[in-house]
Amino acid sequence: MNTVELNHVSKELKGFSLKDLSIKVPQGYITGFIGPNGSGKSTTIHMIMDILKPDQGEIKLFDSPNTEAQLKQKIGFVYDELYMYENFTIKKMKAFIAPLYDGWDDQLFNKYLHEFDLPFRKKLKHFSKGMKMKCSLLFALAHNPEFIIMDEPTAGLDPIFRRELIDLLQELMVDEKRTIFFSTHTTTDLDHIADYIVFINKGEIVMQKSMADIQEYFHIIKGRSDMLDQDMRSLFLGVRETAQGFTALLEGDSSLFDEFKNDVIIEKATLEDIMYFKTKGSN
Ligand SMILES: Nc1ncnc2c1ncn2[C@@H]1O[C@H](COP(=O)(O)OP(=O)(O)OP(=O)(O)O)[C@@H](O)[C@H]1O
Repeated sequence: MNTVELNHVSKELKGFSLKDLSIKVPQGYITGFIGPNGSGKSTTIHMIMDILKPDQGEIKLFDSPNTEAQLKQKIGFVYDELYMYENFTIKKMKAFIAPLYDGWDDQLFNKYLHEFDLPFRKKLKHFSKGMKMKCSLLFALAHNPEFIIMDEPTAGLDPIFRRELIDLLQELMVDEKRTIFFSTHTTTDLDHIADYIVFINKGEIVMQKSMADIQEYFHIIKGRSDMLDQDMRSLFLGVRETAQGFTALLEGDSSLFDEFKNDVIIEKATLEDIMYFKTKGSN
């Protein structure tokens, strides 16, 4: 079962378009949504949340059209910016938001309020960027959502809280029905916790795979420039050459390079390597 499904979704904006996006976010797993600046991550998330309408295609949440208002009960949504009244305090916001959710859990709210070290009676306009992000998380999590969708949740967070957040997301997954989908620039956030990756560039899906497949099939090959003939070059998804030699991304079986094993270095590719070569270092 998929918690989210986008089928052939397109959207035309001024000077930018999302083209024929088909995305599946499987239930019970963490899916990371990656891509360079301006590739369309926020726009896609806004369409999933029905803040923006697609021009074409369909979007389903829990197997229903994403336009059904009742679905919001099951979703915790974290924006990259806090769309809340700057003059409100957390106390006032709680009075406003809690009654909207059947699953609101005061105990859970107080637990995260304490864990995130947030002031209950301070106006939001005096919050730092990281505090605003934590506040957004607090309200997203306090109604025990089945689906957590976040746009850049680690942006503006210090490395300590960032790590705590990643741990928290992992803890939330003990509920087997729960699904998490989040965008990030920081691919290291995903290395340990993501089960699936969706990679978007210039409004198009470039890759959609499980982390297990990515770890098994993507390699970085490093060698001397004189080895890099046309045949070898054609095997790579991207190549970067420097005075020291070449570094290239290979998708597929690295045993192809067994005959060169004394002359090349073969390493597992990181998500950052894949993103780099599939955008900048394209062959
Ligand atoms: N409402 C809008 N009207 C016109 N253009 C828009 C609108 N919203 C976004 N865009 C454009 O769509 C493109 C994709 O933006 P989007 O914010 O979705 O990318 P992103 O992948 O989330 O980027 P970042 O990682 O920098 O946050 C950008 O060129 C942006 O200027």
